[in-house]
Amino acid sequence: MTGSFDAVIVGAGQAGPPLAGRLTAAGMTVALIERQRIGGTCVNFGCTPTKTLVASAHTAHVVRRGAEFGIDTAPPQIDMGRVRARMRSVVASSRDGLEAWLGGMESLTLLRGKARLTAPDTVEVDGETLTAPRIFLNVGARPAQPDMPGIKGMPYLTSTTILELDRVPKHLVIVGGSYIGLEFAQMYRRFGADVTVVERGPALIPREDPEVSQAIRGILQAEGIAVRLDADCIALAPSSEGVCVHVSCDEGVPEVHGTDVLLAVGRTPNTDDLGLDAAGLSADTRGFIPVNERLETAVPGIWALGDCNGRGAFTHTSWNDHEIVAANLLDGADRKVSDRVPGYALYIDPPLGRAGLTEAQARAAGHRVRTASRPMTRVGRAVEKGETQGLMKVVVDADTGTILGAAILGPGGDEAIHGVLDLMTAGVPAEGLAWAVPIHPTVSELLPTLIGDLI
Ligand SMILES: Cc1cc2nc3c(=O)[nH]c(=O)nc-3n(C[C@H](O)[C@H](O)[C@H](O)COP(=O)(O)OP(=O)(O)OC[C@H]3O[C@@H](n4cnc5c(N)ncnc54)[C@H](O)[C@@H]3O)c2cc1C
Ligand SMILES: NC(=O)c1ccc[n+]([C@@H]2O[C@H](COP(=O)([O-])OP(=O)(O)OC[C@H]3O[C@@H](n4cnc5c(N)ncnc54)[C@H](O)[C@@H]3O)[C@@H](O)[C@H]2O)c1
Repeated sequence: MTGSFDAVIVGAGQAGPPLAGRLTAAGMTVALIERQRIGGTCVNFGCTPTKTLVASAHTAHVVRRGAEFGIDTAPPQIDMGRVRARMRSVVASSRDGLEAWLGGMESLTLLRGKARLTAPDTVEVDGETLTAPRIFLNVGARPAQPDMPGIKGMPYLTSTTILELDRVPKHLVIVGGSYIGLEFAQMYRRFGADVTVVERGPALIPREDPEVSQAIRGILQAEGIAVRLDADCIALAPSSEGVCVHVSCDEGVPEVHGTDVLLAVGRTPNTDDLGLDAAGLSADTRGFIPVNERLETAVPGIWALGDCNGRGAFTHTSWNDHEIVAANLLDGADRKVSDRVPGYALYIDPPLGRAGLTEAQARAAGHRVRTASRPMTRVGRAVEKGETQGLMKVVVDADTGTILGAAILGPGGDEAIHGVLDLMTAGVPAEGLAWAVPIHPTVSELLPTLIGDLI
């Protein structure tokens, strides 16, 4: 069968479905192809399932801490079967909602199968040939499987397969101390596992400023999570317990024995089997499809959106990619990737909310910076809640007064950071906060105070 459309979209993750919505609403015929599950990583294997698990783990933690607040409770009993059932139900309802939305789009053809480019305007899906003058690649990424010694034949977990567990590992060893590694580390510790995080770099979540990553390490260690940094020459081997992870660190024994190992060492773009060369495209050395500021590839009529273009690795950046492309194509706009202010959160508890540049990034970019910070022990709301770990920090350009970035590691940090993110997006300089009247008692109320120290 052959079909001709105004647009073909490969991948129904975060950018594909809303782009299909914009294009069909503009009167185009669109084919959307998905080889696995509608909603892609975030809905099925990423944000949604992990944040439901984080919520269960948080509940266990609160129950354990009951006595501190004058509430006597029994130690929590973790029923991973029910924890997983709750996760599955939230995921299914999110995916169902998305499928219903797509089902209601007139002039959308949804195809299930694996797509492959065969020419700059042609895609093949399980023997069907689709042509279109516009092709949008939203193929996402999958857990990286590093070529580490001993990995062949060793059973290991990934961020996807760990979601299927209905048991709590006795000792979970996590290789990789960044977003995925740390969110699972704290969650499984709270479910009752012994947890060791093995990170190759000199710090956890190494992109952050040192005081932020040190505070995160402190939070995790205080809950009994073991952390091994500077772990060189990581290798896996079977052991009587289950798995032995060889680590060669400056400190500590050279191997860690666990019952299970989770590899959380980044993600690989799904571009290797996409037929890029047949369309005249090639991926870069890390597998990303190179794009310009408007997310156009080197081949006219082909765009790459979301995790596969290497310009973002979050749900909101993938979603924003569709907004950029749709605005430029349909609204006559000239929107660019560089217009967006980077923001993200790390969902440990308390969460880290981040906006813009770290201090190190700001200095590296040539800014003369001023910074102000305050530990959560000096934030009233955090003290009242008994959640005084962490800190907040803002980075301002000393010459222009522009807010360059901020970090809020503390209660509600993922929400409170939007106060800064929104100001930065609106282009309001730091002094714009001078007369703000923040609500008391909140974590956010300290932002004007911090910024006041700098203007
Ligand atoms: C454990 C985990 C937790 C995360 N938590 C967060 C979070 O809290 N917040 C956040 O912002 N981000 C989070 N992320 C990242 C987020 O999930 C991704 O950035 C986001 O899903 C990227 O969206 P995308 O549309 O680019 O790709 P995807 O969501 O991966 O969608 C791509 C789709 O394309 C399909 N596809 C690929 N190749 C083909 C082909 N040849 N033919 C047909 N279909 C194809 C895939 O099956 C997939 O459905 C998390 C990721 C993980 C793994
Ligand atoms: N809260 C969120 O928004 C969220 C949550 C989970 C995942 N994600 C997304 O998923 C993506 C993948 O996350 P991730 O944590 O797997 O990757 P990452 O790229 O953020 O970090 C990988 C970590 O593994 C370490 N590492 C790499 N190879 C190693 C090795 N051989 N041994 C030991 N350590 C090694 C790196 O130094 C790094 O710290 C991220 O880009 C992130 O955007 C986001």
